[in-house]
Amino acid sequence: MILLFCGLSGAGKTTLAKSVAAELTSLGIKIEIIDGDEYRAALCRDLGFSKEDRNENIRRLGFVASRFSAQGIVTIVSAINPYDDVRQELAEKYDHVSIIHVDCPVNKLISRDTKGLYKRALLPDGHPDKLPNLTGINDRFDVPVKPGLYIDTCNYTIQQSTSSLLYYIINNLHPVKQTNKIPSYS
Ligand SMILES: Nc1ncnc2c1ncn2[C@@H]1O[C@H](COP(=O)(O)OS(=O)(=O)O)[C@@H](OP(=O)(O)O)[C@H]1O
Ligand SMILES: Nc1ncnc2c1ncn2[C@@H]1O[C@H](COP(=O)(O)OP(=O)(O)O)[C@@H](O)[C@H]1O
Repeated sequence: MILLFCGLSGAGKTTLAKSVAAELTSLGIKIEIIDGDEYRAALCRDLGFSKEDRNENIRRLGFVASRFSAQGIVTIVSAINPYDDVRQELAEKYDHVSIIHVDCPVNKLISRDTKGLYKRALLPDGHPDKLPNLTGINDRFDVPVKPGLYIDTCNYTIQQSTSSLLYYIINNLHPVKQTNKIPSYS
């Protein structure tokens, strides 16, 4: 199963991916997190934040996710994933894809601003430190119309958000397809 997170920077994607991973691991369920920030530092170093580059980023993460998922590993793609077209593309291309909207109003994110990105995006035009293309400020985010799960991280605690995600995963687990029979030597 592939959980395709989408949500603005600071909405809680990484926090929830890690907390649900800890819960699943304690239940003996295998989980892999494919984190946008980490993969941008490794597999996707050539990509920026244009629409084309973001979609290419998501396609690469989706491909890697499909390999883990095919082995029966619950796989979270934790990225902003702002565009509906590429989300739908992956949902059609791979089995058992769920879109999970991790949501928080932008005003709250501006006050959280854990990485200082919002402050930089809100600088006046022409300022040398201004960050262009920050999703939710000066770049588009397509709100998913019918996500598999909606998580409101503004009005619910980390524990409550983790529980709703855990419940969703457990209720949607798929058994791994066995293509080869185990040989019998008796
Ligand atoms: N302009 C701009 N817009 C959005 N994000 C920016 C930008 N510049 C840098 N960052 C940092 O990159 C992280 C987002 O990478 P993603 O791979 O998740 O983005 S995307 O899905 O391809 O849109 C994002 O990580 P998160 O904060 O964890 O979401 C930021 O740390
Ligand atoms: N319900 C919640 N779920 C997730 N994070 C929350 C929640 N409430 C507050 N937070 C805080 O919001 C911040 C989210 O940061 P992070 O997980 O790095 O976001 P993202 O990966 O989406 O950029 C963290 O500081 C976290 O403690």
